[in-house]
Amino acid sequence: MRQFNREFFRDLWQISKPYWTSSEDRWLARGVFALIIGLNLFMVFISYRITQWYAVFWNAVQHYQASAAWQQIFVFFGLATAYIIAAVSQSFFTEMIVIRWRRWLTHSYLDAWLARRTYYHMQVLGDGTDNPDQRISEDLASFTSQTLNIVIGLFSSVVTLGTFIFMLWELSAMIWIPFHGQTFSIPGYLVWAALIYSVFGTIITALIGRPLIRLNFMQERYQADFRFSMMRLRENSESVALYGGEEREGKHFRQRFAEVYANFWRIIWRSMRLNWWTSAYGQIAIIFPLVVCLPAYFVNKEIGVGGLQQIMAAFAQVQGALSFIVSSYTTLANWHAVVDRLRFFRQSMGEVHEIQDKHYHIERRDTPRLEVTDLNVRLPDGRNLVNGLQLQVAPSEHLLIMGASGSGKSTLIRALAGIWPYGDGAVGLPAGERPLFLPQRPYLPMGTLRDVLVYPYGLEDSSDRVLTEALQRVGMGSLIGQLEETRLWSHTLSLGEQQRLAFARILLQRPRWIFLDEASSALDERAEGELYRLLADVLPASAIISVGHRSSLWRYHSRCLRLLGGGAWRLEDGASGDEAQLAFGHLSPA
Ligand SMILES: Nc1ncnc2c1ncn2[C@@H]1O[C@H](COP(=O)(O)OP(=O)(O)OP(=O)(O)O)[C@@H](O)[C@H]1O
Repeated sequence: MRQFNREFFRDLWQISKPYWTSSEDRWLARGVFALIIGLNLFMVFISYRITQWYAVFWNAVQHYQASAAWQQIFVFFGLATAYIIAAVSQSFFTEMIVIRWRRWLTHSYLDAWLARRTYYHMQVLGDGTDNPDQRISEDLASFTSQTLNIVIGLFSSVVTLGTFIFMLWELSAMIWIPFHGQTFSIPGYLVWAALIYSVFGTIITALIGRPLIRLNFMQERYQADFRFSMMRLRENSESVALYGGEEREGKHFRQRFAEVYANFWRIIWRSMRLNWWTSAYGQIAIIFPLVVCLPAYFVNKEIGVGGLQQIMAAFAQVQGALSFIVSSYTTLANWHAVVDRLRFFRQSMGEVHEIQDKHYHIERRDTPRLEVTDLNVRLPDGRNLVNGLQLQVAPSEHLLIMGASGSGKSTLIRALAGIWPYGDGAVGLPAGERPLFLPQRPYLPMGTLRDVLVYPYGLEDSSDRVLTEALQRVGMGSLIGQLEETRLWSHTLSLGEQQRLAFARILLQRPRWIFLDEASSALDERAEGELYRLLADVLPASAIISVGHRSSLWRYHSRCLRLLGGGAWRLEDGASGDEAQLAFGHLSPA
């Protein structure tokens, strides 16, 4: 695991820079940040005044000056009130920037993840990034709040240090160290003592706490993997239940959780060691300044209780500031882990884009019909699935793609859709038209049935009448009246019903180019036939390119592209003209 080195700060800057230098929020963010810094300076000033107050107050107490002591009590109220107002405001403004920065970063990461179908390619390419959802939902939240709090904390420490070192240096002049019956003074004695104490503490803490960086990183990953494995069960609950796979799933969950458990123990042990040290360090810090100046107190009677109190307060400020890293080591370790994960995520998205740039050689053209020229479709390992495909499909033509399982039919459809990166050649379609690609398992988004039907672009006319008619036509009349109902549709509807809904979408969106990848495979032949006839009936000018295994599909297509394996292919004329006529002959008029 890397340290807080140049590379880390470069990553940090790369993630932070856009918001602070080029976002629309930058001026507000900078203004509020300046305000936070101002409030911080004010708080350090008040702390300085309070430290001086100690001397005045305790000297008044020591010399039994009641009115002066009471007066100082009022002074303290004033100082404390000012400090509280500044501290609360500082915290409010910090939170304000944290949430605004997080909103901006979240939008920007979401855009990058969705752009150029990165989310899909990260999965297809077997990219190593674990749980992108967690990177966006949790890591960005931690990143913004930790970064601001650490930066502000660091600033505050430096200013406190600057202020109180000066005071402590002056106070050091009062310290006369008795030695063999004589006394002598060391310039800046108290400053050196605070410095040695803090540096020693910081080094020991760093040594003990360093492994926590990696352990925290791994913990996040194990937790996310554990959660994800259960999410998969939820999504595939029916299949698992039918297979009776509970035991296997249970074993898998336990394995995943065992990783969480084992790593957590490592964190506990390591944290315990760190806690031993930081607690001892914190306790000794209370007594250390006393030990350092008590001998002088008894020799130099001028110091007084007030002087001693002031020294202790100033020493505590200096030591606290110097020990910023000590007290926040765990935060720093977490922060490092968060920055690392975000860097990996950004890097992976970048790599996907690079692969896209390197491998996307399939040219997209604007042609009046579907024109495939010299298309080679490959696998990531270079194997050819389709070699030099030449194909033209006119609007209103119906083409069937067949071939043995694994011959590359779905991959060819992906290449035609422009989401498969490996290959070259050209694919032409009329520009400005939105072809519709339907997979075997249609995606039904979360939301109302209306949302499901108009997914993804919405419709010009999404009135109840239009949606109801489409439902009726695809044989889903039973859902009429549930348009505003929100359900997990993909869980409650059978695959065949889901496929019918997908056909309803086609009727509603009326695309001119329809690609169906085994989109009716869950329906019986009769229902499949009805839906194909419906499409031909309602959308006679649309081209249909289907992938399917059933020979019965032949009837609804005029040509067939057969993938023969190893890149070979053959174009066949469809069912005999008579048969096709027969199939379409009994369509009811539009
Ligand atoms: N992301 C991927 N990485 C590597 N190989 C892949 C990837 N996607 C698909 N393949 C391989 O490409 C080949 C063709 O897959 P494809 O899904 O296109 O076949 P298919 O003809 O549609 O099969 P089926 O009829 O079973 O649906 C298969 O051998 C498959 O394992």
